[in-house]
Amino acid sequence: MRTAYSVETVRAAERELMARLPEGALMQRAAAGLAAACADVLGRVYGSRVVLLVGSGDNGGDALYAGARLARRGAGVSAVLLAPERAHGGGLAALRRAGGRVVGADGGGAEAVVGRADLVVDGIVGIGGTGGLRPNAVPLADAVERSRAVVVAVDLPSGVDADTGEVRGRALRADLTVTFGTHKPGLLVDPAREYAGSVRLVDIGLELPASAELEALQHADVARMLPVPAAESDKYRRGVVGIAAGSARYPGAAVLAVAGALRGGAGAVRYVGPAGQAVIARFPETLVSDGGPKHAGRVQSWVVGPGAGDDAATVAEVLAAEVPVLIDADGLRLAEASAVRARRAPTVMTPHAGEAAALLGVEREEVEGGRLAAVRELAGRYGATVLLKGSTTLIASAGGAAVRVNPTGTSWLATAGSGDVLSGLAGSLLAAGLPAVDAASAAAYLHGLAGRFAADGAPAGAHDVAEEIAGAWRSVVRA
Ligand SMILES: NC(=O)C1=CN([C@@H]2O[C@H](COP(=O)(O)OP(=O)(O)OC[C@H]3O[C@@H](n4cnc5c(N)ncnc54)[C@H](OP(=O)(O)O)[C@@H]3O)[C@@H](O)[C@H]2O)[C@@H](O)CC1
Ligand SMILES: Nc1ncnc2c1ncn2[C@@H]1O[C@H](COP(=O)(O)OP(=O)(O)O)[C@@H](O)[C@H]1O
Ligand SMILES: [K+]
Repeated sequence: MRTAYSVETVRAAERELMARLPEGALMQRAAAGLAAACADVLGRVYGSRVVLLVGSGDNGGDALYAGARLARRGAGVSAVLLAPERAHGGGLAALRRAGGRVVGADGGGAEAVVGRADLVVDGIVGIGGTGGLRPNAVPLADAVERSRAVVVAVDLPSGVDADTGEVRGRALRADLTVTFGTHKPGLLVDPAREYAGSVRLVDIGLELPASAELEALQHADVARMLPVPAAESDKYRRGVVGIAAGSARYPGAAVLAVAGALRGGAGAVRYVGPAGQAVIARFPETLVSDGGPKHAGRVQSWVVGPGAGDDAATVAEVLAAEVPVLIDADGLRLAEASAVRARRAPTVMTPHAGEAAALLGVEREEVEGGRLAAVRELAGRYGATVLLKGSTTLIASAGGAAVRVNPTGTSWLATAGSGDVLSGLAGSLLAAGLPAVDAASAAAYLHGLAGRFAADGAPAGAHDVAEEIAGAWRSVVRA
């Protein structure tokens, strides 16, 4: 499991560690890791041209000490000071001793130096930051974007919010972010994540509490969650998932949700709704009935909503069932909030940003700009596990535990019907007995991998994604 911690927690751990170490030791650890990453990026340090963008705090200090190390190895290092009178004194002295030079931020000289750089080190601001880049950094950011230099961000790309992943204003785009002690939530959540490039974590010895702000599952975590039929299993003991989806207008949503459910570990899939013929034609193993959820026979979980049109009665009937329920798509619009909150069995809701915005009564942009706040708010309001889909998929539970962030997604999944496959898959894992948050996050993990396998660099349809779930499952359990 990878984890990310808030700035407040990082600061507390830093204070605790600093009290036990000689002054400046932590910054030296950070700078050593940063310099090593820069050297890797450069390949050949000697003779390279490195520009440090240095702000007013310790983030700039890290950049200056790392710059000094690179200068000692023969790089030509220039530091652009954005707040000259507040730049880190020790770092500046070290850089000067190593033969580095200082360039003023104003007057165009700095932009020219950036234009000739092989490597730009962004030490403008780190976890002490608020808001986007300040006006005096904007011309430099423009120069960085025009240049061919590789950009390495110190701790965080400057201008992004460490705790939320929000980007309010301009931020610097990095190819690599070298972060210290722990990932920060903003490095894992869009839109900030996109600014970070790849992320390298440097261990500086911070001791962090057990509960993190964010968790990202890895193969081994998912492998432990996935159900395996025991010797004594039969199709009922493995769990039966009911799919109440599709309509005369959207029969395909039912087919795709069933396609996901058949690959999710339940022993049987029941389908109720008007798309029975389409479902059975594609998947003859489905148990199809047309009498509504109550008359479908026993299930261990329900999925309701994909392509459901305006069938509010079916949604209400499913919500009254005392088994785990996953609500997706039209079901999210049709579900009575009070009926969701009144449920005693687990509920999973799987909105995309537009659906989440409608539930929260805000604009879609607000959800996309502040995903963490949105997913937490929805989970709290509905007393449900909420999986917010999109460029970063997040899973929050009502109790306020760590939010899970899915690391496997790919933008190739942005194709009609792939959400239906996900809801079937997650519902099937619920029927197999996984706790709601595990069912949702393991489903997102497998779905993301399946999307990657299905696309493999070229467009794929939702049915291709469903077909790759088995391959994704195998790759996870065999890793
Ligand atoms: N924690 C750790 O374990 C370790 C931390 N280390 C390093 O220290 C870094 C944190 O250093 P820090 O606390 O000095 O803050 P930092 O980010 O440099 O900001 C400084 C000042 O910038 C300003 N400012 C605010 N917003 C801004 C903006 N948008 N654009 C421009 N300026 C802005 C604001 O001052 P203001 O101008 O508002 O008075 C703020 O106080 C951390 O990220 C890591 O690199 C490692 O060395 C070792 C281990
Ligand atoms: N830009 C993106 N990057 C990664 N995944 C994405 C992106 N856009 C959409 N997805 C994923 O694709 C799926 C689309 O689901 P959804 O929006 O419900 O579409 P549909 O209703 O057509 O099935 C979700 O799993 C979502 O997380
Ligand atoms: K930075």
